[in-house]
Amino acid sequence: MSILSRTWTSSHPPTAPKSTNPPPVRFGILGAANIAPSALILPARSCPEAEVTVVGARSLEKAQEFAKKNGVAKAVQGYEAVLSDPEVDAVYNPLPNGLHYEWTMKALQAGKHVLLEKPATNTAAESERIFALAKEKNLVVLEAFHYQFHPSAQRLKEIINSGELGGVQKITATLTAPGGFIKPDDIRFQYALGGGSTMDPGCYLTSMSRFVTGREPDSVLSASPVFQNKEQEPQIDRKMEFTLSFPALPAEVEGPTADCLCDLSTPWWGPFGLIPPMPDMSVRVQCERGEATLSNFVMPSFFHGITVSGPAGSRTERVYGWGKEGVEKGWKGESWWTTYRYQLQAFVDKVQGRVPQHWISGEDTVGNMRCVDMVYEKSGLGVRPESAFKL
Ligand SMILES: NC(=O)C1=CN([C@@H]2O[C@H](COP(=O)(O)OP(=O)(O)OC[C@H]3O[C@@H](n4cnc5c(N)ncnc54)[C@H](OP(=O)(O)O)[C@@H]3O)[C@@H](O)[C@H]2O)C=CC1
Ligand SMILES: O=C1OC[C@@H](O)[C@H](O)[C@H]1O
Repeated sequence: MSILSRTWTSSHPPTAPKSTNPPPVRFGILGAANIAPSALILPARSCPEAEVTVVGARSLEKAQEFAKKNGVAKAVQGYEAVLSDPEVDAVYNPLPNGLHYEWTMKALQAGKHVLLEKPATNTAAESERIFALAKEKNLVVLEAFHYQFHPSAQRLKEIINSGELGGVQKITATLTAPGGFIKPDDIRFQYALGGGSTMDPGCYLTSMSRFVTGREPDSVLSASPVFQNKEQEPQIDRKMEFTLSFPALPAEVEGPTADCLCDLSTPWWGPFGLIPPMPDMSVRVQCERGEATLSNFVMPSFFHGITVSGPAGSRTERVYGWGKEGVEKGWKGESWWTTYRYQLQAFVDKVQGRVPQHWISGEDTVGNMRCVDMVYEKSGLGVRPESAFKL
């Protein structure tokens, strides 16, 4: 499929008839968030096992406008109304990071499964409490690290795990966005709402570094913030450069390191700042006998490449679906499926008792939040504020 038809089909997916036995998982959305159409509403359209039944927003008018625009049948005022809706089996929580904990805990108390936006919470301790409650209630919670569900990220990990390139020595992970797209009053720049560059693009880099190494970092060697507006928000990083250090395996002399760079607003350059910087969403894995780089790991369904150079020479792989082996295993997917569509399939499979193709466990989520906490502690900015919500 060409890039044009792939992009067109992912943004205009076919409408699948809904399953009857079992019936689809019915989703309620908390907030008329910008990300909700891409992350859930469009993916649900082509997913027989998912249906979006209701959206709730702080103002009823906003919820109604969002519902009309996105084809959601019901709009309600407030998030409690979503949680008490008997036509909701699972909640999608794309609230500001600082509200993830409170509303995920309330959703679990209300007996709903939760698809929870990244980063799961403000602190590792909050994530631990969420997964303890989910276990007690026998409910599913998934932190929406959508990139991991796409075949391209899994192929990168498979190449590393195959041993073709030898042990991992150094990771370079970057996620930057050109300045001007994220406005100064965005949730990402508000400490009280769990903002910060490390919380937003940065949490992908901690996640990706841990995903590729399969290890938890034992320390953060350095973490240098650039502030968005130091006077107004002295704990908000617009940009963070940090280096993680991972423990060595028994056969290794030294463990790998990960150099990470996240920036919510990369300055434009050239004469009078007229030239926008290209977004960088790449991960490079340098190993004993070669290296592999995955470009655009956040939106790979649009376009990506895995460039591998090692003892067998150099090659570029593009992975838009499962290979023969995956298809034989019954894994679902189409070349136009976005990361979010793959993620939704895994979520509904888990909720309906099937084995998902991939999963992110509670331990994994807690490990990632611990890593984000460690970066903030090393930077001197301090971890994000714990929620005042008590169960
Ligand atoms: N997986 C991915 O690719 C992406 C994930 N995200 C994550 O999704 C979440 C939302 O991001 P995004 O959609 O960009 O954010 P938005 O600002 O568009 O949405 C946040 C929603 O939170 C609600 N809200 C509740 N309280 C507040 C408050 N005090 N201030 C502001 N908003 C409030 C608003 O809902 P209401 O409608 O009720 O007013 C709003 O719609 C974040 O956790 C972010 O990290 C974001 C982008 C991409
Ligand atoms: O989840 C996200 O994906 C890409 C980022 O640039 C964005 O700010 C973030 O919220």
